[in-house]
Amino acid sequence: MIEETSAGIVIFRKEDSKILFLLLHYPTGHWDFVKGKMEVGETTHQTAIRETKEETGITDIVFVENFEEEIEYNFQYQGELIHKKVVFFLAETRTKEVEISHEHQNYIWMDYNTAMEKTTFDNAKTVLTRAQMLLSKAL
Ligand SMILES: Nc1ncnc2c1ncn2[C@@H]1O[C@H](COP(=O)(O)OP(=O)(O)OP(=O)(O)OP(=O)(O)OC[C@H]2O[C@@H](n3cnc4c(N)ncnc43)[C@H](O)[C@@H]2O)[C@@H](O)[C@H]1O
Repeated sequence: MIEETSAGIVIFRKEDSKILFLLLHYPTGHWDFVKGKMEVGETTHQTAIRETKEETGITDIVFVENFEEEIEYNFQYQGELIHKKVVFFLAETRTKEVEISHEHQNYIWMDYNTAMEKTTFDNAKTVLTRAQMLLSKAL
């Protein structure tokens, strides 16, 4: 089994009194947060910032302290079984227009309830719920 680690960010922005979360449509069909594989020598924060810039063009991110959630899953890629860990942070942006890269098919900003329906995998829904709980205490 091949071990992989990715890092990403649950990105949100405020619109009027609402918090909107950013989801990307991955080419394999799922809707998920911004993330990508770690490169040699990077910290998880550095990977998350780099992938956010590459995949969305967003650079004005402000991290929310005390949020770091890890999920794990297995999948097949080119005949190999991959065990992947993904670390997610939480951060705010003021950017509304997203410039998605060739690695994704679409993006959407959604409030918590609609994002919970749109997010494909249960482990990502758990991350989203933890983000929402922290934000509803902090904001
Ligand atoms: N192992 C590999 N080695 C080298 N290059 C690779 C590679 N895998 C993909 N690539 C290529 O590298 C590029 C992406 O690089 P990155 O952008 O760096 O990678 P990533 O977002 O972390 O993941 P990726 O999009 O690959 O897959 P994901 O885990 O979401 O989704 C992967 C599978 O897991 C499933 N999945 C995703 N999230 C899940 C979750 N939360 N729970 C359970 N299953 C999940 C998906 O349905 C899908 O089947 C792609 O262009 C791709 O062609």
